[in-house]
Amino acid sequence: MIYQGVYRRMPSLWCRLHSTYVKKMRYLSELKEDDVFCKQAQNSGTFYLFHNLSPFLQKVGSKYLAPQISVAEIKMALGRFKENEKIIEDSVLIGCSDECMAYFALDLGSLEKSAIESEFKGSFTELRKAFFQLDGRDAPLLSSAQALLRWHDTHQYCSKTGQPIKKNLAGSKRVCHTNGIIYYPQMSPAVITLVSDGSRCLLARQASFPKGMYSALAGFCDVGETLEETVRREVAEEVGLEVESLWYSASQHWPFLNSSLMIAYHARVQPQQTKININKLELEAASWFSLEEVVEALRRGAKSLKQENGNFSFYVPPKWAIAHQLIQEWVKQQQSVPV
Ligand SMILES: NC(=O)c1ccc[n+]([C@@H]2O[C@H](COP(=O)([O-])OP(=O)(O)OC[C@H]3O[C@@H](n4cnc5c(N)ncnc54)[C@H](O)[C@@H]3O)[C@@H](O)[C@H]2O)c1
Ligand SMILES: [Mg+2]
Repeated sequence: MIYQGVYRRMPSLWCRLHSTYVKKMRYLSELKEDDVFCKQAQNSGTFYLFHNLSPFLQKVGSKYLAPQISVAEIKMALGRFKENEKIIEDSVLIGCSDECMAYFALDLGSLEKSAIESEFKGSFTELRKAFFQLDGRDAPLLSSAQALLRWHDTHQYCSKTGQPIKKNLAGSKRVCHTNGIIYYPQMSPAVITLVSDGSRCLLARQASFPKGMYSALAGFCDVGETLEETVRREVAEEVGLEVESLWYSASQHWPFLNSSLMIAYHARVQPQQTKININKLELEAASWFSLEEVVEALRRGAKSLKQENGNFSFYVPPKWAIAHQLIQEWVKQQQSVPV
């Protein structure tokens, strides 16, 4: 790599020559490649704490914040708990500030949870519970941090030799020193599709969803499939409809239950072929919803109200979920269509 080491030799020249974004990306790339450099960054970086994969959060009003804790504070606490400072090397690199101060995530699952909570004045909260109340920057950061920590926790041995595999300091890979095999963190590609017939959109729910919540159709990619093939297959499998056309919207890392890369699409079916045939093994219910119903659901937020006819009104996933963004896009697009 041509830039290897330049940042360290001539930091001021480096900063003048590059935009903040380029500077940050190249800095992070060097940290992933060089354990010695990464060690220095650990000694001046800040840490997001986890306990058995639950992030350490502080509740401020109805919001959750993820505090950054300095390495000095962590060392002091480890000293008090009589824990070896070497545990810091188990952390994983998750980003850096505009000034290139590295952020790490560290799981302190080997220490007593309540002792750390009172030391740093907050609590370890299940990510699923806090995700939708997190600050804008914290949600994606904690989502990738948890995914990386989980991957390292569950990938300790080489699947070929059975020998322990060693994490590099940044946590961007693990290596089997017996045969040189390099393991990189994995995530599963999954598509999420908002199907429309031109005037209505199709939303569905799994039995495991919170009561009243409906979302777009989702499904994991099979080996060998293109994303477009996954969209067509999942729509056919789950609701028995054939997609006529589709177009890409956006993507999102999704930490639940395991690490997925959600790739979001809009899809159209022919207006005369809209009869839903649910796969009961995967879905509890699926229905077509009008623009008015969807707009009302977005306005209401995460509440399921009992209607006069005894049925519950539905709601859609919160704004951090890419399903929400697909639904918002569909509404905008419907509202811009001349009647
Ligand atoms: N971010 C969002 O807005 C949003 C909305 C809805 C769903 N999702 C996520 O989309 C993902 C896929 O949705 P789904 O559950 O309907 O998928 P799905 O329809 O493919 O059904 C899940 C089943 O697929 C099988 N499967 C195949 N490959 C798998 C893999 N790599 N990992 C786990 N299971 C695999 C398992 O049998 C599993 O029970 C889930 O992780 C879900 O949480 C995200
Ligand atoms: Mg599905």
